Amino acid sequence: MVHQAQGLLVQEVAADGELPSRYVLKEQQGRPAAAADAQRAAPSIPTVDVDRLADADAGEADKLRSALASWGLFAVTGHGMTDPFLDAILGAARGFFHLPMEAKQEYRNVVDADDGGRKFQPEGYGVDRVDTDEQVLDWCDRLYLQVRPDDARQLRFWPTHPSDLAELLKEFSVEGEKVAKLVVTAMARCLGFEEGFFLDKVGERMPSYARFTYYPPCPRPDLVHGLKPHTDNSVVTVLLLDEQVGGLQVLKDGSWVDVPVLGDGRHQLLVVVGDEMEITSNAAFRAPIHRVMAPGEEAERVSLAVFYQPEPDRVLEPSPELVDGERPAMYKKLQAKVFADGFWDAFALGERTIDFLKVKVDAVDQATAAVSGA
Ligand SMILES: O=C(O)CCC(=O)C(=O)O
Ligand SMILES: [Fe+2]
Repeated sequence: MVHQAQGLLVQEVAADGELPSRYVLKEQQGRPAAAADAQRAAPSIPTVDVDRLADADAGEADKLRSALASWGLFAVTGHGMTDPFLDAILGAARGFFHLPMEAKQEYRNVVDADDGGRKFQPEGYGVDRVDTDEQVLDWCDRLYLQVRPDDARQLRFWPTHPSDLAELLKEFSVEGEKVAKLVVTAMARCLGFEEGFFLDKVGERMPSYARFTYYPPCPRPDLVHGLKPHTDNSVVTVLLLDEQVGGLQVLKDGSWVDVPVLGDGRHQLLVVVGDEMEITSNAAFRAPIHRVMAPGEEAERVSLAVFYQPEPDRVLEPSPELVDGERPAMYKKLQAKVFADGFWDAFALGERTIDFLKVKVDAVDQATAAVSGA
């Protein structure tokens, strides 16, 4: 059974110019406007040159260490993807979302179920999962696709229009994977480990999922979440932002901080630390909570996130090398697939997967482990 609101695309709601109550946050639910003042004097986000990281440049490694410690995300340069290429992929994404609704129907994420009804499934085009009447819905539609490994692609969800979208996405995910691996390698070095330390644990094959998100014009961006506060379901995420319309905010030291657009048509590419890295590193690196504000009435916004995940059969746990009496394991062991699947349940509730699946070791357990040397 699928919730009746599952079938409603935000793009269609936006076309009516109304703001139905399903999208409106209650005052105590952290409306975006309430945080607006806190960001004014905020410092700009750090930048790391991944090309220099690849050369094991010590100064760049220091920048990475500091970016990870204070932000958990950073802008990347030296990734080799050109502005025209990044422009083309976001352009193709806009082209897809602007297709007539009939043309997008065949990629819908609500499909026929075995019981004769309809069911939601993560891949495809539509809105995020709706479980209950109480759930406040985000002001965005998305297209979600598994990109790697190649043989796991469900091509029936891959749009054939715009005709270059699929090829551009494949190329982006390959280039993004290089960035992700360089960063994960450098993160191992930051902690004094061999380069393959994290990659060996999560698996070289790193399945990846792409999420194109479309935020339609919104009559009251102060009352809704474009995308609700969350941490990512990934080891690391490579995130390409709309080059004209801002909206991404990261929670830093208790305040929401804007990630600004660069201007002049330049494209901002970010790396975001995800939950699976937080667990594997025993919180040496933390996944930042971030959200997106909906655009105003005159604007729309697109983004492309590619989530690089651990191989599903891997055990997800704090690396034993990062656990000792002084720093006991902060998370319980579980299968990577269980964690990745739990993300969808948690996200619908607006919770972190780590909290929803009760992966955190509580203080009492930690004290016992420290005493027993476990
Ligand atoms: O649209 C954005 O800028 C961010 C999207 C995001 O956080 C995500 O897809 O996980
Ligand atoms: Fe995210």
